[in-house]
Amino acid sequence: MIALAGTIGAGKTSLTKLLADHLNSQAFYESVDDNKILPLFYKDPKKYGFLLQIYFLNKRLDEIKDSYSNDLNVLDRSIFEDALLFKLNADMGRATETESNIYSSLLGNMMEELPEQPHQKAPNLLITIRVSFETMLERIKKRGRSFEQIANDPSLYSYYKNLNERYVQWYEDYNESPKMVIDGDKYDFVEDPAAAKKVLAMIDEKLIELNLK
Ligand SMILES: Nc1ncnc2c1ncn2[C@@H]1O[C@H](COP(=O)(O)OP(=O)(O)OP(=O)(O)O)[C@@H](O)[C@H]1O
Repeated sequence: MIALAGTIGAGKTSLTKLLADHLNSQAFYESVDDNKILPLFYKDPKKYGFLLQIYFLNKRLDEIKDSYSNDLNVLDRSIFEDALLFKLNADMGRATETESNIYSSLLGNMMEELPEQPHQKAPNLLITIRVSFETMLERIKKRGRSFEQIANDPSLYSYYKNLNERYVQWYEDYNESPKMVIDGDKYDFVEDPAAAKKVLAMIDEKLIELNLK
């Protein structure tokens, strides 16, 4: 399968739909609106940080298993990014050392590849959408989910800034599968059909190089 990656508001959900339609494959989304824990987490991250991560791990593994059947199915977020978000939260004191250790061990256990399994769990390709901090803030504001708004909670500014910065190193270090970056500032694939065409062509080229298309 193909997994999308990128910071909050990068455009993962939109590109997932665009790409799955283009490839005639299935899109797998994690619904934010149905997530009962997320608003609780934003209100009290220390209390709900660990629970939220366990919730996400569980959901992502479900998605991975459901999307197995086709190498071109598209997931709107990779499981490996959750570890980045959890690490950021742990570094901010929102998880204990024991919670961090249990999380890492659980993730390793869940993602361990077994010789007799029908398909690898790691994606065939990871596509990261990179956007500047300014774009990230604009998109979060434009989308308007109340619990994500800096206007309601000014401490989110540094959380978002830190997260956006960490994505750069995260992508450099990522080695679970082939990978590519899309410049989300340069190519506004949501508003501009020409940019969308260009992005799909770049992805097609990569898929052909990997013998997936
Ligand atoms: N592992 C995680 N830990 C903490 N918060 C998370 C985690 N995964 C997602 N979130 C939160 O869930 C919400 C949705 O995040 P996500 O980036 O997946 O979707 P999105 O913002 O709709 O992105 P896009 O615009 O790229 O589709 C955000 O508020 C984000 O902070």
